[in-house]
Parts: sequence; C-alpha cells; structure tokens
Amino acid sequence: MSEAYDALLLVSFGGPEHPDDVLPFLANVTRGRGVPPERLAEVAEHYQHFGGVSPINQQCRDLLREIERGTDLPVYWGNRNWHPMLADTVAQMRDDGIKRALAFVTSAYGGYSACRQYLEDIAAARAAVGPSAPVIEKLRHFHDHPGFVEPHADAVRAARATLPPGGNVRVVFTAHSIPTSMAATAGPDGGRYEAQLDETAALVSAAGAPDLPWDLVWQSRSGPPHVPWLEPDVNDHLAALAADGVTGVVVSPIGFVSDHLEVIWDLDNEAASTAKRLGLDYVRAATPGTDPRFVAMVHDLVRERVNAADSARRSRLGTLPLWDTCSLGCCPPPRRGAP
Ligand SMILES: CC1=C(CCC(=O)O)c2cc3nc(cc4[nH]c(cc5[nH]c(cc1n2)c(C)c5CCC(=O)O)c(CCC(=O)O)c4C)C(CCC(=O)O)=C3C
Ligand SMILES: [Fe+2]
Repeated sequence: MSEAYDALLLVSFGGPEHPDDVLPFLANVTRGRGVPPERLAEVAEHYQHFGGVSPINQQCRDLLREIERGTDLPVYWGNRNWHPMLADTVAQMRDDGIKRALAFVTSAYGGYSACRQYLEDIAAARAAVGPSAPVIEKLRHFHDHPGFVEPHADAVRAARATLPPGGNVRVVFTAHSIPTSMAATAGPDGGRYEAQLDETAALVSAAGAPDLPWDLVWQSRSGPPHVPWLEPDVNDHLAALAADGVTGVVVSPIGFVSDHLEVIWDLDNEAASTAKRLGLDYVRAATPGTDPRFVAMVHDLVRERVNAADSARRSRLGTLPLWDTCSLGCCPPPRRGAP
C-alpha cells in the first residue's frame, strides 16, 4: 500500500484477562498517578465481577482481524497497560525488520490521557527496544471522521427505537471524566478534549436524533476526592433530568470506541441502576466496535497520511483545527501534588 510505511500498529489501553491479572494491571494504570487505594479496591471489584476479564483485549483482537483484511501492511498490536505490552510488540517489530510504522490508537480525542500518554508510552517502548526500534508515527485524532460519527449516530437511532413511544426523551452523551487541570491543558490552546467531544456530540446528534435535545456529561471519575474533575457525572445528571420531567434517556458513550469495562460497568450497571431508581426509561447506545465503517476509517487515516494530497482534504465532518503530528509541548500532564 505504501513505500513510506512498512507496518500498522494498533495501540490500546489493555485490560486484564484473568482474576490474577487485575491488581498488576491496575498497578500499571495508576503508577505515580495518585489514585487512592479505596478507589483501586472498588475498581478491582468491577473487574472481578466479570471474572477478572475485561472485554477490551478481545475487542482489540476482533478489530485487529478486521483491519488486517483491508491492508497489505503487517498489522501489530500493543497495549499501554497490559499484555500484549507495547515494548514487547515493538521488539517483535524490530525483529521482523519493520522500520517505520503508523499507529492507530483506540482513542479519538486530544488531551494528556487520551493522546499524549499514548505517545509517551510509544516513546518509552521504542527507548526500551533501543536504536534499532522502528519509527512509529501516531495517526491523527478522528473525533469527527464519518467512520466514527456514523456508527455512533446509527447506534443512537437504534437504541432510541427500543424506548417506549412518546415521553420526554433526551440523548445523554458520555466520555471519561478527566481532572479539570488536564482538561485545561488539552490541545495547543487548552480545552481541546471537551471541544472535540462537544463537536462529536453535535455531529452524532444531528445524524442520529436531530429532534432530541442532548447533553454532554462525564463518567468513570477517578482520583482523590479533593481534586476537581469534569462534571456533571452521568448519575447526577440523570437525577437532574428526572427532576426536570425527562422520562427517558438514550446514553451514548461517544468517548469510547468499544464496549469495554468503563461502558459495561459504569453505564450498563451503575447508570442503568440510577435510571431505574429514578423511574427513567434507559437505553445505552452501542460503540463502533468492529463496524465496517470504523474499520474503513483506519485505512482512510493511513491513506490520508501516506498521500499528502489527501491530508489537505481530510474526510471529516467538523471544523475544529486538526493536525497530523502533535507538537512536543502539547497536552502536558497535570502537575501532581501541586496545591
Ligand atoms: C480520557 C480517558 C480515557 C479515554 C481515552 C482512552 O480510551 O484511552 C480512558 C479510557 C479507559 N480507562 C480504562 C481503565 C481505567 N482508567 C483508570 C484511570 C483513569 N482514566 C483516565 C482517563 C481516561 N481513561 C484518568 C485521567 C484516570 C486517572 C488515573 C490517571 O491519571 O491515569 C483506571 C484506574 C482505576 C480508576 O478508574 O480509578 C482504570 C482501570 C480503560 C480500560 C477499560 C477496560 O479494562 O475494559 C479505558 C479504555
Ligand atoms: Fe481510564
């Protein structure tokens, strides 16, 4: 497909696949991040509720298989926090003679957790492999690519159709909350994580349920209680909607690309119970997963990067500035322990 690049690398978060993996996985995720032990114990229980198996790795295997069907490039897969670990994958790529790869990261947005941390982990994996490690270039943010927006929009439409007819229905878009200090440093001028999510929400709403009002709220808050994170939390928001006379909600997790643990626990379990307690009709819209349009998007992003001409005409629905390569100082991590 291209002479400039000789491999494609799928990079994801990673998740445990055995009860014994849960604690070491959580240690990898939270190393040096100031997450209180009470929160970790609580999250460990969420994983143990599913037998210690997060669905995310299998979802990556499924996506990998579908991506491989559409390209002649060898496709590799490495995670930030659990096996297959990026450093092992990059070592394998080196052994296979790979010189220059493109990386597709399973996060559509900018910001420290959503983008830069992946760049840092790719850099750390390359450093661990040494000077013979392949060059690895991350593909751009895809928050407004039709291959991401359209599957979310169809899912909203399909989910809505399962609610009882009539009623006062709202679409509630969710994404992973982040510390407000991290939100402030996201992107070249700050606020980019929220701005991109707001653009995605508007696009999904316009395509999937243009007649319904919508909100963008946050889920899966972590960190110590005294550190402010983006609000409102989805559960608090459902209570506010119920108090306002809303009778039903379609919850669409546009912050994510697959139905991993943050979706099946924090939404299908927690938010769904909150809605039940409030007497709200509740349905959760699916994520792209292996939707053929989402898989085709990956190939489109590769094509766009390989052909400079295509970079000038990106396949996209929004208007926020986009770039191929993040600048070095973009999205600095929030200072920890700062007053
Ligand atoms: C922006 C963002 C995304 C979306 C972008 C992307 O997709 O990358 C995301 C995705 C995910 N987050 C995930 C899991 C976890 N996130 C945690 C903790 C944290 N997430 C944060 C942010 C994000 N997280 C932050 C700021 C923290 C605090 C600690 C820190 O500053 O880093 C913790 C620690 C325990 C806790 O929740 O406190 C866990 C277990 C899984 C895997 C699910 C599975 O296993 O199926 C996925 C896809
Ligand atoms: Fe997370």
